[in-house]
Amino acid sequence: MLVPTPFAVFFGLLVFFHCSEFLLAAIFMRHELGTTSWLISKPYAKAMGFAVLEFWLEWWLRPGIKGASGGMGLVAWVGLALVLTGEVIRKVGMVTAQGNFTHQIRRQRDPSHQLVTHGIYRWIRHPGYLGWYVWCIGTQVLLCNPVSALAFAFVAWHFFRDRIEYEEYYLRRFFGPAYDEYARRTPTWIPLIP
Ligand SMILES: C[S@@+](CC[C@H](N)C(=O)[O-])C[C@H]1O[C@@H](n2cnc3c(N)ncnc32)[C@H](O)[C@@H]1O
Repeated sequence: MLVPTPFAVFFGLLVFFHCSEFLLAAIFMRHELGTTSWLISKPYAKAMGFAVLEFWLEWWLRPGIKGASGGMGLVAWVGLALVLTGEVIRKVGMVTAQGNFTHQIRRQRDPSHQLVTHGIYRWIRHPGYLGWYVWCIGTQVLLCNPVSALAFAFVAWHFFRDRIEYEEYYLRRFFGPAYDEYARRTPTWIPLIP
């Protein structure tokens, strides 16, 4: 029987994530479709490159820390659960917001842009960011990468904190008190970002 290794599972999920982002951009964000729709920026590619390097270095030097004899150990299963949870939260957010969800943050009000407060947005203010945050930490737990798991949690947290602040500045300009009221009653669920 073919036993899936954490690295093969990670690689498959990584390919799925980026292909599905491009596909949803092709459906809902045609006006901004391009190479950036794959969501592979230089810093992101470097972070993933570092994670892959960590995985193989530890595999070579200390295979014991990678868990059960090459297969999926308990930690890897927890990581897989996090990746799938994050993927579902993000993609449900994208499908709920449809054309209101853009990969590039809008800085000009588009007449068709509506404030989305229904579905998953009723419970989570930024499902796309919460989902991606959980997803990226999950990928490192899946690989049993202690250094990258901590680094991803720290760096991605700062990235999303700054991005949310910037994005909400424009959302408040576009939607005024309606956005204030929405933000007041709807948490992000990202630690320390109310
Ligand atoms: C990358 S999407 C992320 C959306 C949201 N922050 C999330 O995490 O699900 C960024 C775009 O979504 C728009 N956006 C964010 N929240 C929104 C909402 N509740 N209703 C409508 N548009 C929203 C912003 O104006 C921005 O152009």
